Amino acid sequence: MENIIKVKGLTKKYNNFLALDNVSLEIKKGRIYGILGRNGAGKTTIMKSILGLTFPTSGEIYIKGAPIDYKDKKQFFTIGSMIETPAFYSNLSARENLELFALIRGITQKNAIEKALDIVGLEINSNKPFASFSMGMKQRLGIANALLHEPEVLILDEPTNGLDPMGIVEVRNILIDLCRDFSKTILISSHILSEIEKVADDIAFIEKGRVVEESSMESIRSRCGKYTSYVVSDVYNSARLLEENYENLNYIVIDNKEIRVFELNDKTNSINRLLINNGIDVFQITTQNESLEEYFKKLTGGDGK
Ligand SMILES: Nc1ncnc2c1ncn2[C@@H]1O[C@H](COP(=O)(O)OP(=O)(O)OP(=O)(O)O)[C@@H](O)[C@H]1O
Repeated sequence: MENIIKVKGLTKKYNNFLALDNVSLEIKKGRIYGILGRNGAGKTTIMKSILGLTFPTSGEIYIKGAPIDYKDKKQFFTIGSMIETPAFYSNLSARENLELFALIRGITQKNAIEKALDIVGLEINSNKPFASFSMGMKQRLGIANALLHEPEVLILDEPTNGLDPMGIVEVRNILIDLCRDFSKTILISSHILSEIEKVADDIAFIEKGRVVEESSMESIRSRCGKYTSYVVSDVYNSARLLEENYENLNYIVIDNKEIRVFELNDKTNSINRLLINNGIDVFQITTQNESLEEYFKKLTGGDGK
């Protein structure tokens, strides 16, 4: 599949602070790419680097196969963006705001404003001033503004930040429609896994400026394996017994009661017998599917927030 944006070995230092460390991403045409990471992980810095709003310390960025040239502003016509909360004139309506931005940006296509507002579901004839918009409407106007020049790619930084549940669903549906019906490629960021997983086709998980994992959601889901959970009287000795009796067994200790074993072949009976024969009480055995949250928690060894 064709890459529309490629980032290779991107590094960004602020004085001695390494905000991005050798980040590589491949954003494929016609798909939604989600950057997932905690606050401060480096998501905005990646987006700003692609947009020429900040300059990387080293690394390469390609837009439609051509190396990015920060002096050649035409390259950026390919992209529409919304970084941080969109700023609009509070006394103007959605249409009036977009008319102003279209004028400033030299956009002359006749129905550009109508089309953009229609896509995001805002009334073209409404006189409602921006000041009285809900957060969701503000965010949707921001997306419409990014769409005005009909870019192939949209870069949206935390587009669902601060929205109520209905607002989140609305933005999510707009993104899916843009991708499916208007063939846009979309790069979005979020610190909330459940939001990214519902829209993204591909995902990069960023932690402290590094890509911990880049993969398609399909592949991640298929890797979220089955596990068997053992609630036992002594996790420490249970773990020791597993180590001694099984080679390369994939397991984790959850807390002082539970061990999870990820297994391809069913070893439940033999593990149960091993534990009981060694004087360990097994209170409960259940087989479950690992959630995405658990999958990412394992990747970072952290609390998964
Ligand atoms: N202009 C700057 N000068 C110094 N440090 C910066 C600057 N911009 C960002 N940083 C630092 O770089 C790191 C990455 O910031 P970035 O904004 O890319 O993170 P983020 O993942 O987008 O998080 P958030 O969701 O909080 O914006 C943070 O530790 C931030 O404090």
